[in-house]
Amino acid sequence: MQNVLDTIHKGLIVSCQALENEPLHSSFIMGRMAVAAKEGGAKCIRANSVADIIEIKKNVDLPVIGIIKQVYGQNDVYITPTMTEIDALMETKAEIIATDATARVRPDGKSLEQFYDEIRAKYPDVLLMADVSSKEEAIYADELGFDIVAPTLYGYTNETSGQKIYHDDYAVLKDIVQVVKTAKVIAEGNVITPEIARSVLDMNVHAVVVGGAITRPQQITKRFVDAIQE
Ligand SMILES: CC(=O)N[C@H](C=O)[C@@H](O)[C@H](O)[C@H](O)COP(=O)(O)O
Repeated sequence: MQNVLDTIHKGLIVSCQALENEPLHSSFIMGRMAVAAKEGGAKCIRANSVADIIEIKKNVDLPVIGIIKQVYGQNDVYITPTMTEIDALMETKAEIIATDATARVRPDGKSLEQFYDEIRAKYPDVLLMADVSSKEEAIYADELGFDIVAPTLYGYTNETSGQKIYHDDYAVLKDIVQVVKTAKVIAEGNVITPEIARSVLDMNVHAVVVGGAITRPQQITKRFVDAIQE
């Protein structure tokens, strides 16, 4: 268990994800993305869905942070929201499982503590990553016993909409690093340049996740187009 955390220490984790409405939506393509990430030196892959994780694991021997994005009705919690998704991810043998750990009400009405306890009771040894949106949520996830905390959802809740990790001289990340006592802090979300990745690693984080800036060519293209438009 400790080994995986050692393997990813100070390394680059590449998120290989494309939803149904995205141009690269395809498990085959995500598998090849993972190969490219490994060739480039990535230490771990973050991936969404059972099909993508299985395909990625066929292609690379890197550890995987598994999530299942599942929307239930009008509920805002969509990253591994219930035990149904946890059970499915356990079948894939993903080394780490990430879940929404914001203060928002989950689709099944459970509190984060109930959900956490249920996961630990059923799978005591799984490495759990808390995707949070604030310092307060990071403190709570750490106290509950999550192994990893990341500000993945900073900018994606009503309270933080539009915020990005590099705003205010990385205030949210620096705060989280300061208050989290036991869990490893990973930087995730809007790490869009190598310079930002370098900067966050220098802030005493355990590792850094980069997604769209490597694996979503539509985002990369738009950044170029925006830069050349008069
Ligand atoms: C908010 C949300 O749903 N984030 C998702 C979480 O897995 C992914 O869509 C992101 O790509 C990932 O967090 C990496 O971030 P970025 O692509 O910005 O480097």
